[in-house]
Amino acid sequence: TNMSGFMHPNATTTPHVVKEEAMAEGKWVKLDKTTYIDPAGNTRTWESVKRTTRPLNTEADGVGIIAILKRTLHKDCLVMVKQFRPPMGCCSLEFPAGLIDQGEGAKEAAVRELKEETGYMGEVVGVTPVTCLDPGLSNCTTNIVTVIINGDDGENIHPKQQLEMLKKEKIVVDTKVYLYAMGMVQAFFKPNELPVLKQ
Ligand SMILES: Nc1nc(=O)[nH]c2c1ncn2[C@H]1C[C@H](O)[C@@H](COP(=O)(O)OP(=O)(O)O)O1
Repeated sequence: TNMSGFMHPNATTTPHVVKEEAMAEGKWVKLDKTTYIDPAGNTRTWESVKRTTRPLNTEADGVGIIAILKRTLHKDCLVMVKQFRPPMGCCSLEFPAGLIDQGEGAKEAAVRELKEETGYMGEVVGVTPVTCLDPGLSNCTTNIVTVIINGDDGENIHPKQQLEMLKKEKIVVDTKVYLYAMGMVQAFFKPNELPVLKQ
């Protein structure tokens, strides 16, 4: 900034949000117009989607669950869910996930959502820091919680999910699932190389 208070457009500054104005609000999500200062010092606006449900004093909206099913004489499996997702207009293949309820922690939410969505009872073995999901669109955040399922345990022999069963149809794979799979392929087949994507 010079003496008259004018900031050169190329000057670097710490980018920050100035204000948020509600453009539209529903029960579950809202659309804000976010006014911010960009790294060059210019005042700009951004259309930001936010959930209305984030619990007070919580940084994450929800949890994603890496659920590892362990059974004697079986290879370990990752448990995933297929469900109809209205915004996509089709089914998705995702890691089990869900919103954190008021007064709940990430670990409790993960155990509850895993039970609801898959019928399995699991034990939490790890929680990531808060991670963002689509930061160019939304402030939506999640903790990824790793859960071990003892598939030999009586309560996990015939798990009963509370999601509806779906017929075979078009399905879109969630980015987190796809990247996890790519990471596993990379670690297994080319642990010392950077990944190169092939069509
Ligand atoms: N964006 C949403 N629009 C809705 O109309 N309803 C929504 C939205 N997000 C969540 N929900 C509702 C639907 C469920 O009944 C509850 C809980 O969702 P949860 O199961 O925790 O999360 P997902 O499994 O990831 O849908 O909220």
